[in-house]
Amino acid sequence: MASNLHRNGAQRGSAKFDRPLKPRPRASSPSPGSGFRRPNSATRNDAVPGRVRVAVRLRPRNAEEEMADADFGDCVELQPELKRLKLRRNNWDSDTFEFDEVLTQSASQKRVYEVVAKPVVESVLDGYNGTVMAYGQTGTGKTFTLGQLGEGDTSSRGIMVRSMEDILADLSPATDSVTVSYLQLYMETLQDLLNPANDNIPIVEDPRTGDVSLPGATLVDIRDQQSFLELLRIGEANRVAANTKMNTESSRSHAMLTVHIKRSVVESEDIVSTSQNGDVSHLIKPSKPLVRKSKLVVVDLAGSERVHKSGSEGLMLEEAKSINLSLSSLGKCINALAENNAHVPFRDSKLTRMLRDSFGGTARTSLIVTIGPSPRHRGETSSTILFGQRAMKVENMLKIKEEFDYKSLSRKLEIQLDKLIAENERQQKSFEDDIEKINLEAQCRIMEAERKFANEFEKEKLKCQMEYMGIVKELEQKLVLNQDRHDCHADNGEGPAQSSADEVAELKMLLETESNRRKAAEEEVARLKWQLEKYTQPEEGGCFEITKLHNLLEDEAHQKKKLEEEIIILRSQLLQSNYEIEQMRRCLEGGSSGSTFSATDSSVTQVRHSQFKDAANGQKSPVATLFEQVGLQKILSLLESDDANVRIHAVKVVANLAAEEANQKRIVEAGGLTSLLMLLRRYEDETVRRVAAGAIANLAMNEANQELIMAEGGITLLSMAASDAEDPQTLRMVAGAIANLCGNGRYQGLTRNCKMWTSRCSFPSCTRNCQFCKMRVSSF
Ligand SMILES: Nc1ncnc2c1ncn2[C@@H]1O[C@H](COP(=O)(O)OP(=O)(O)OP(=O)(O)O)[C@@H](O)[C@H]1O
Repeated sequence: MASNLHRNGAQRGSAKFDRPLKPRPRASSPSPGSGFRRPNSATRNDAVPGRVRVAVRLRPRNAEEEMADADFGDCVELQPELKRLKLRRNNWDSDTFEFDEVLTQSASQKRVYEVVAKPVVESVLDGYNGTVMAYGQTGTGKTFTLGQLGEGDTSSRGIMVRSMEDILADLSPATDSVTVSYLQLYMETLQDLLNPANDNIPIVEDPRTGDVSLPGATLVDIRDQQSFLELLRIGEANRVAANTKMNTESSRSHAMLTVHIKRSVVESEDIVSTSQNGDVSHLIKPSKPLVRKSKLVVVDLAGSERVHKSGSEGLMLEEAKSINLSLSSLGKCINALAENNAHVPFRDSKLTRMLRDSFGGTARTSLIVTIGPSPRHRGETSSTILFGQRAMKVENMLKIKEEFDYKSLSRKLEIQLDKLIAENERQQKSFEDDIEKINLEAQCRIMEAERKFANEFEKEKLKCQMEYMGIVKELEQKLVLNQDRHDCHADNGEGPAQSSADEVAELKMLLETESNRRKAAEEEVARLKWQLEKYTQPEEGGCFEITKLHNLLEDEAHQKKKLEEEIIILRSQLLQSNYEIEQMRRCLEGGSSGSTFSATDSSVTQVRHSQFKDAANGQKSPVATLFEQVGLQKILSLLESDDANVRIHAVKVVANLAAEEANQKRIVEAGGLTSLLMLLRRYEDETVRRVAAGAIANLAMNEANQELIMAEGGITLLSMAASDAEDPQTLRMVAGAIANLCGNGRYQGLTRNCKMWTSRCSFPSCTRNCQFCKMRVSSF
């Protein structure tokens, strides 16, 4: 909490009511933040003395006095311009008293408010506590001065109503608040005038600050003057009053109206200068929200009375005693304070406990003492005047109470947070919109790419299919034609040499064309792949589409593989037919010098004469061409194809290649021998086993290969193939392989013991009496 102070101004005993040193902001332009000034921060923690200001007000003679005192003059003579009051002792002598303000019987309610209460109200609006209190004999006009509502006549409005008017005009409803409580102290009981059932309100004093609070009192928010007037009416109705000889409407209680004010204050921005290496820079410290809490207490004391004059008895007597007792306590405290006594008996009564802050505390206090003119009450008037005189000696220490406004700060931060959240949401929305836009664009591009790709792909596929179908058809026709020619030549005993050569040349051309087309197709696929990558690269969101395209590509590759396999089959068929034509041609020429083990060989011999022989004449054989165009590795890989048809053709091609000595080393190095043995071991198809055995037989002519065959269990596999064989041709091939192995003396013992000879061979010269062998194997 920060305290602030405001110099009250006037000197002790000054005849003038002091006013705030600084001008107040105009009520017409209240500004909670900026219009509310704060004193220099250098004096913030100090308090300044502020003497209790006292004004005296004389009531005009009432009807009773007009009659009773008709022959007498007033007991007081006022000199308002000198702020003096003369109290007559007798006709020739008087005592003179000075007050801060002297208000004659003709002083208007407005003037009374402006000189007595307005300075206090302004101080309260500046953040100080303030008290306006009326003290005087019963019936002298305390309630008239403070509590007149002025309903019939607005000029008669008392201090309470006028104070609230000024307060409401000065505050900002948006940031400031006004709450009111209204209590009465009746016979030492503190009762809520706004809720009379609440009649045991405790008085709590803060031992540290001396602040007095009345927890439990009803606090009503005041938004406008009407609601305040309504509240005063309720309080008035609940206040205890009685008809006494002195006053038909005598208040029998002390009434206390407390107006609590909370104002938001924005501390001015401090400019801090810093110096680094002679460079001076100015930093502006951000303002921090503060709240000032102040209260205006308006106390309408019950009137002092001489019971023998007021004629009180019974309850009224008790009330009068209680009133006088509490007023006497107040007087004692005022005396003690006026004389600067160390002890002030505040605790003697509830009234003095409640007014602790107003006398000797931190409040700015203004006391109006009311007197009557009647010489019959001179004693009471004198007593009132002396009370006022002593009160003028009481010095208060005025302080502003400021607190850090956590509520306001939290409100500010909440508003800031709301703004940030809104901004963040706006940005998020715009970001999402952008993403959606990009996604849409990407999807359009992907769809376009897909469409293009599908079109291209479809076209290309159709083209390839047409081409391949054409080629296949062409080859089939060629085959049929060749077959017919072959049959025809065989029947006529004519040499088909020339026509076969033409056919071969034509087929070679077809093959080349086919190869070129395949290359072109591969290039097209590669181009499409590249295009697809290009389309899909910029968009990560197109994963699904990419996967789809990948799958299409894979399908395409698979198709291509199948087509390639088909080409190889066709080639091998072509090769086969060429070879047969060649064989036929040689037979017809009668110049055949022997044969070797080939896929279609019908004789078994160790003498190898290759169809590749044509190479010696500078002309490549179809097999050699195939070998070059397709590649050995590719051919060998087809041995493991899932398609049985492909496997058969592949093994035939390998067997034909193996018939040429020059290829044998390459076949073995490329793993061909192992693949052939694997075919013996794995495949149940007898044709495959037969052709594989033929190929092995050719490879077994080489000594190095013989060792390899033996090492890989070839002899066992061959014997197993022989034992499972149904077709004598298979046995012949196996026998040929074994015969070639037997050429190597190291393995003769092994081959002789093989199962084939002991159980199956029926060759006439076979000493082993084989059952199925129908041929002569020279090594036997
Ligand atoms: N300045 C004034 N001008 C005209 N009439 C006044 C003035 N002061 C008081 N009166 C009238 O005097 C009568 C008594 O006034 P009021 O009730 O205010 O006295 P009081 O001091 O409050 O008395 P109590 O202490 O018994 O409550 C009322 O009728 C009131 O209208």
